[in-house]
Amino acid sequence: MRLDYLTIFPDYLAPLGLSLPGKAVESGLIDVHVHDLREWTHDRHRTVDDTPYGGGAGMVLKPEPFGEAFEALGVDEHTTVVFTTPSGEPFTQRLAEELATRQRLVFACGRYEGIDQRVIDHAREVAEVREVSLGDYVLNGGEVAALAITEAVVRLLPGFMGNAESLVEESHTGGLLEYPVYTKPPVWDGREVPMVLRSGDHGLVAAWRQEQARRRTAERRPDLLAPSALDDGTPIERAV
Ligand SMILES: CC(C)N1CCN(Cc2ccc(Cn3ccc4ccc(-c5n[nH]c(N)c5C#N)cc43)cc2)CC1
Repeated sequence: MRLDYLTIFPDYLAPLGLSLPGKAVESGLIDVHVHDLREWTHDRHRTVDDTPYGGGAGMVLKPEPFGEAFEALGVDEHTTVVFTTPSGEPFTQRLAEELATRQRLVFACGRYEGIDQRVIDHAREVAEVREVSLGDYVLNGGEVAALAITEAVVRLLPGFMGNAESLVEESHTGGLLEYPVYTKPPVWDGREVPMVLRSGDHGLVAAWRQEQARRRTAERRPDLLAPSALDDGTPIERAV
């Protein structure tokens, strides 16, 4: 998978060379290219933004640099352009799984009040476009979201996670939150690891973990337990 990032703050994406994505780069599983949007400006001040038509606070990122960048990067029908934006569709594990099937992602990271709408409209004519939000809180730009989405996607690529078993286990959580995990020492801070986890009885361990996951989900995310959330789409036979 090739990943390109368009940003006016390329240093913000330096973490892409570290931890999980770094290993994927070294192994050749992903090919990462961070681009400074100012590369596609031509004035002395390397201008990327201007005041919003219709008035209002702040600045808007100009369309021309993005248009020239898409052209230079060969954005085409084989590319998925991800615009991170507060007004995007919520980023979910399901969307991560979908993006992990793509051969090429180009992240367009906005700043200020956002990117001129015509950039998105143009991109939709030449590539697949997803406008994605990390969540219902306000960031100052799209780079953090691009990093988070990248990590969630790259870890799903076949052959990436050192312990593929953990990916398989994750997919079997049945939509519940993760159970508590423990490691050595058996006692720390006067706190003992639950004996069931040291019993060697895999059946008991599995049951305990399922119960812990359900209890944690009920406490923190009751919405995940709501009937619609657990609905697999099977039509309910209604009494006539
Ligand atoms: C004046 C008044 C009526 N406006 C009303 C609407 N507000 C919306 C607004 C707010 C902040 C920003 C800053 N910003 C620039 C590019 C950019 C990309 C992603 C995100 C972002 N924030 N939160 C997420 N989950 C994101 C993601 N993914 C934020 C970004 C851009 C836009 C702006 C203020």
